[in-house]
Amino acid sequence: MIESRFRELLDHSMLLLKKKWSYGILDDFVTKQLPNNVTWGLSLLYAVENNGDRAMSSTQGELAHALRYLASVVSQSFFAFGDILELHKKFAELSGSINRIFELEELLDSAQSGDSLNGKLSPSKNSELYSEDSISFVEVDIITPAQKLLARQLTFDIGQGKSLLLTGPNGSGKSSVFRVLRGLWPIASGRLAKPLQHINKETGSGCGIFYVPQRPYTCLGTLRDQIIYPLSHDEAEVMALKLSEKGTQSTEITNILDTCLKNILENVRLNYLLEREGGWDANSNWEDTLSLGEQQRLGMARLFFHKPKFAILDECTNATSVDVEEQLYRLANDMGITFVTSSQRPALIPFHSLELRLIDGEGQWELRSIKR
Ligand SMILES: Nc1ncnc2c1ncn2[C@@H]1O[C@H](COP(=O)(O)OP(=O)(O)OP(=O)(O)O)[C@@H](O)[C@H]1O
Repeated sequence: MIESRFRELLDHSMLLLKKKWSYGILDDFVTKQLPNNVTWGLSLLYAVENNGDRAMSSTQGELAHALRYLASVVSQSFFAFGDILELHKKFAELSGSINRIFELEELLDSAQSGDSLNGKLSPSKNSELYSEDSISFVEVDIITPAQKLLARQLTFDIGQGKSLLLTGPNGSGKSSVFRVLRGLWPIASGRLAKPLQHINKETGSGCGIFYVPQRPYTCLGTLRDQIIYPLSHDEAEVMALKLSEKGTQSTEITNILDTCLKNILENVRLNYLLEREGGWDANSNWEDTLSLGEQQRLGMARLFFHKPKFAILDECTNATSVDVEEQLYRLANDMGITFVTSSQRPALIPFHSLELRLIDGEGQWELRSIKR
């Protein structure tokens, strides 16, 4: 069975090679050899028809110029013809890419509608539950796609106001716990309950969980877009209007949004960006313009704008100085955001109520409470 399939594959590859070979010869002939021959042919025809009259009346330079002109016109025409021959290749490549985009769209649609794709991509429905005010893991095994067990029967419960610090050596599985929490990795066993992630665009109320990853990201767009992402400008304006205190006199909604964003930018100590970049509508390649620390502070600004109940902070401030980091955490605390932090910095311990330590990346873990 395997041998016959292998032979089929081999025959197909041979056929493909032969076709490529003959196509290469044809292509070479059309674009390289044929133009020369046609040029000479045309020159000869012209010379024969005019009995060499022009050769009598023109200088050698003029004749060479005319020949060069003819050669370039003919070869350009053949190149154009060669391009037409190439078109089918480009169409084939394009259709392959379009197919992939459609497949991706289908996968995204089914992931959004909660369908299980062969039971692999999304966790089973009874292993992931909704909980409004807490995140809880009940006997969840954290397993990599390569089937390595990182944490066995992980069990903890984070209520509002009880932030958790996740520690452990490099590669012990801290980010992997977040991947499971985020739904990127399926839950092999146990149960996970968490609030919904989505932002209520109509009421403008903040989301349940907001993730700030280890590697900061920027989006295409203005300085304003960097903070309101993933909301559009209009959605952010509605959200800012709802968040602003009642009785606000300002008639300009955009002003409310920009004032709110300016406060946030001051809090993360990035207010100088407004002046330096030329205002909220400044457009730039932010990934190149901003330093890593600035991008991380921008990530925190995004978090403060969305003001979620829970923030998942995966070493997302490790490029900022300790005093800035402490200020960011103090601020998150004051805003009533409960955070689950992965960090190696002892300075962050006082901001948390619980510590979950992944001991060896082989399944062992321990949970302890932190005295504040
Ligand atoms: N997609 C993947 N497929 C297979 N193994 C993976 C995958 N992603 C991570 N791992 C492995 O899982 C283990 C835990 O990785 P993880 O990123 O969770 O570690 P970490 O504790 O966050 O490390 P660090 O402190 O360096 O950020 C590592 O050994 C890593 O190589």
